[in-house]
Amino acid sequence: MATSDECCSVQLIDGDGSFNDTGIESFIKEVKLHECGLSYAVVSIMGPQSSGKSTLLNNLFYTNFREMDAFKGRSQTTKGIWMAKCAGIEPCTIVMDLEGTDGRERGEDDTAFEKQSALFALAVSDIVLINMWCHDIGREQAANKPLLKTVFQVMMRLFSPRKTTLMFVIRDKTRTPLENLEPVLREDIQKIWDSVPKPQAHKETPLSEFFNVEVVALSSYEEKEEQFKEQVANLRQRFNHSIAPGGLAGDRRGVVPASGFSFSAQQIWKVIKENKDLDLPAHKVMVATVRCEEIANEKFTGFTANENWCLLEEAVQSGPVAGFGKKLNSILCTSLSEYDAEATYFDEGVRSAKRKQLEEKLLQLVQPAYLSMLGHLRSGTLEKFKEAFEEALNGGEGFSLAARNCTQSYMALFDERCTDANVELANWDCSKVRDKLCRDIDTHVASVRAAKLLELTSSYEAKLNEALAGPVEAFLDGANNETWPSIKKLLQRETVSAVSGLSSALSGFEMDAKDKEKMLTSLQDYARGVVEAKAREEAGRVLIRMKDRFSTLFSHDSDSMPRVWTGKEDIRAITKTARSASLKLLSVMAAIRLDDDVDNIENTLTSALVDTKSNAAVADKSITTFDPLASSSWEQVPPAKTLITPVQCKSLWRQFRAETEYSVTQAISAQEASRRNNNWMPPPWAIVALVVLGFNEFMTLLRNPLYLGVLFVGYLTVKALWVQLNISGEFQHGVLPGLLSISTKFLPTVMNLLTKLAEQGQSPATNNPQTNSGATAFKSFQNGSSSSNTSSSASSGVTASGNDIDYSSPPKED
Ligand SMILES: Nc1nc2c(ncn2[C@@H]2O[C@H](COP(=O)(O)OP(=O)(O)OP(=O)(O)O)[C@@H](O)[C@H]2O)c(=O)[nH]1
Repeated sequence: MATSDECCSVQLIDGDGSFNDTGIESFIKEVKLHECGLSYAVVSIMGPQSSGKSTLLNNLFYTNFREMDAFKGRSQTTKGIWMAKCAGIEPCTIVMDLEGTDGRERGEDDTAFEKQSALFALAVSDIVLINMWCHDIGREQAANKPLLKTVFQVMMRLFSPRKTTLMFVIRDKTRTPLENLEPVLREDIQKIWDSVPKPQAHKETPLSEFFNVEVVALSSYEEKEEQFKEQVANLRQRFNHSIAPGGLAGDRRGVVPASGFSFSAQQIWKVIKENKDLDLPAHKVMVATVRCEEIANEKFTGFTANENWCLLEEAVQSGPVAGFGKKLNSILCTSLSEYDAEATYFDEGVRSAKRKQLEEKLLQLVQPAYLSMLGHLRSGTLEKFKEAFEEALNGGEGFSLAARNCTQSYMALFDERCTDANVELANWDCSKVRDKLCRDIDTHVASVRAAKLLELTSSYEAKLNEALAGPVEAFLDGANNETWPSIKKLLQRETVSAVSGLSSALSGFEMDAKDKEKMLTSLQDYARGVVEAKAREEAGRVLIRMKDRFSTLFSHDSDSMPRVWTGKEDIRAITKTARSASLKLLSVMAAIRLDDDVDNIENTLTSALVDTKSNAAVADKSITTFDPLASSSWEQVPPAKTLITPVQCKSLWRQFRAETEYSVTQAISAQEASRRNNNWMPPPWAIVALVVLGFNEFMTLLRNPLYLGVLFVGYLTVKALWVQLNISGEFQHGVLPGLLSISTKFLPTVMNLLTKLAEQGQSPATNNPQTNSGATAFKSFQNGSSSSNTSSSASSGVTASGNDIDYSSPPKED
């Protein structure tokens, strides 16, 4: 059995009307009222001072309100409003002990504590006990009359008041049975109700509309304690399960959830103190709003500190989290469920609105984590797509097919992972991130495609370059009538091969026919461009080529052996042939002939540069003729195909001739020298004349051993000179070193010989005229050789200094 020891009480409102908000908070916590939801009841007691209210409550609910000490006389003990929890009554029942009324009518002062506390009790209580002495029933001046009047008056100030149970507790009942007392009491109550001024809306409203009136009578606690306690125990039974349907509590329309009781009571008292009308429905909404908001804030704060959420948030910063959506959804749902559980008894409209706000706040809080998750999924999927795409391409899969397959499978993977990351509660739209991924994949595919196409075309271009550049150079080097047809054939063959190769390589790209055609045409153009560029490059070296060709033909015989000018060669013919070949090269190099167009470049060049008659005519200034090379373009050849213009040809030819002229001159000189060498013996008549006329000198020489020695030395000298000439092959260049060599080798010997001879002959020979004639002969040989050389070089018949050489007249022989 419950006892008053289990009870705790608190002064809710003190005698000055101050609300003890901290006291009530700790009281509610202590009695765990906030956990009760709507399952609680509030009972108040009001009545005259010292009418045994506290005594009744303590006996009825096992509370421990302070009671007056009977031996100290009757004086006020309860100040303000006290609150305690009834012990042993289900559901949780809170009882309020109000300060007793003083038994006097205090006029219409609405600010009086008596009225305020009565209104407060009516606003928050389900059952209001009105304590009254039995002897006051039916009395005109009864002490409870002003109290009832007050109750009914303040009740009118409640908008939509709840239907409260008014239980009249008759104390110190007499022998008069309750059955007789009750009608009298009800009549009194009705009279008071009727006398209370009512607003228009409630003029005709019966008392029963607002109150359930109950009447109980108790024996005197002081005189018949046993009976009193027995009756109280019976009464106590009625307070058990008072809120059940048909129970003692009223309709409980205005009941606020237990967690909002403290705030609600505080606000009601505040309104009452401000002497304002109390709109209970509005108050209920207000309490619901405040409490729901408080609960929502608590849940939000709790969520931010939730360990699971903190771990999840941290994990998603560094990478994707498997089962992200489910995990987050579960944490969110837990918070919302807690909110629902706590806010469930508050006004539904308010509760839902606040729940929505809480949900929005929570989703707003977690959305960045979700976006991070999507970001990871997007970047991860893109990276994996890149790898898979590269692998597929390396595996030989067609480009477009690989791109399509990889895109499909990785977009499906992304969708799957997005579903995993989806927070059911939020059901956020991830289409923007999906679109971004699509765009990223498309961009990557496009860039790889461009790179692959470039790689392909570059490889075919490189192949073409390799296949064309070298052969074209070789063809142009050996320029002849077949050069351009051969180049054309080569170009066609290589182009067809490259185009077909590229075409089949492009099949995997599933290209638009137009684009493919464009690429193939571009490759064809490239091939042609290679040939043209090579031709232009070679045209830039045409002079060297011409000189090479000239040199090859001029300096080599038909067996490609270096030519030795013996004097029997026809230098004119050889020169002409070599120059014709060079001119041929010039004509071949003058224009690109990859099309079937015919031109007359060769004829023009031949007639303008080689043809003897034409040249003679041009040389003859008196005859005015049209120069076919005085033009910057060829007839029938478009400028784009021109490699060397007519004017350039003319200039090149002039330069070519000037630069090859020296070779011809050298050849002629060599030929002259060769001829001279072959005809060194004087004519027979000269020999006969020499013998006849020089017989005496000859004999003198033979008779004198000194002369003979001088002659011998002279012979040796001449012989050495001759040998030297033959070795050098060039008279002008070889004579000086020959002489030096001779003088170095033979002069000491000669001098030694002469010294010995002089010694032997004791110097008669130094004054001998024959000796002088021998020296003269030596000198004359030297001069003769010299003059012979001079005349040989002067008599070549070729003017080396001139650029224009007339090859129509043969070089003059000496
Ligand atoms: N005659 C009579 N006296 C009673 C009864 N119950 C209590 N008393 C006495 O009345 C006196 C006042 O009792 P309380 O319970 O303090 O009365 P109260 O109404 O709470 O007093 P306040 O809080 O000061 O208004 C005490 O001396 C009680 O012994 C009763 O049933 N009959």
